[in-house]
Amino acid sequence: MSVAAQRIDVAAGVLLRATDGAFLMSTRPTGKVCAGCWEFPGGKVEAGETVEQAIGRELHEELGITVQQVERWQVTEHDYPHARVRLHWCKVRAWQGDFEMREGQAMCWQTFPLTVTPILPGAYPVLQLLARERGASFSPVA
Ligand SMILES: Nc1nc2c([nH]c(=O)n2[C@@H]2O[C@H](COP(=O)(O)OP(=O)(O)OP(=O)(O)O)[C@@H](O)[C@H]2O)c(=O)[nH]1
Repeated sequence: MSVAAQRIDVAAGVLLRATDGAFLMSTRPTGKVCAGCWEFPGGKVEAGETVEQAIGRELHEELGITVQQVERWQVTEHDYPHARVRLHWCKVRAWQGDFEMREGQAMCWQTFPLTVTPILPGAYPVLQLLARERGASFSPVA
């Protein structure tokens, strides 16, 4: 298999706010592919790391929080021109600490219908699942 064809494992966290079930989305920082697009916080799983460890590390690096509970949820795949990713989605319901946008990103708590755009296409399937769980719908804007 060529390097270009290899899938990159990514851990992404769906932080759920206890009070109203809103979920956190953040923008991709300047300098990354698709900068400014809204996504779920997370990043690549490093060699030797579990998905749970990767979520803990990424959410601490990006948002400054300490994750206390991680629930593996779904696995989806997406092909971009620059990368083929396998996304390991986890629900995160408990964390400690105040949010600090350590990479200069923006963050926003969301419910359906979403108010943020554009959204990273790799997040569409999980937004559709999340919407279905809540009896709502999510349709990506073409
Ligand atoms: N964090 C995150 N990544 C996503 C989502 N959806 C999606 O397709 N991806 C893809 O997953 C990959 C994540 O890589 P990344 O560049 O953010 O990871 P990282 O923070 O470890 O980056 P770096 O080590 O290159 O700085 C990107 O190709 C991104 O396009 C999502 O909702 N959240």
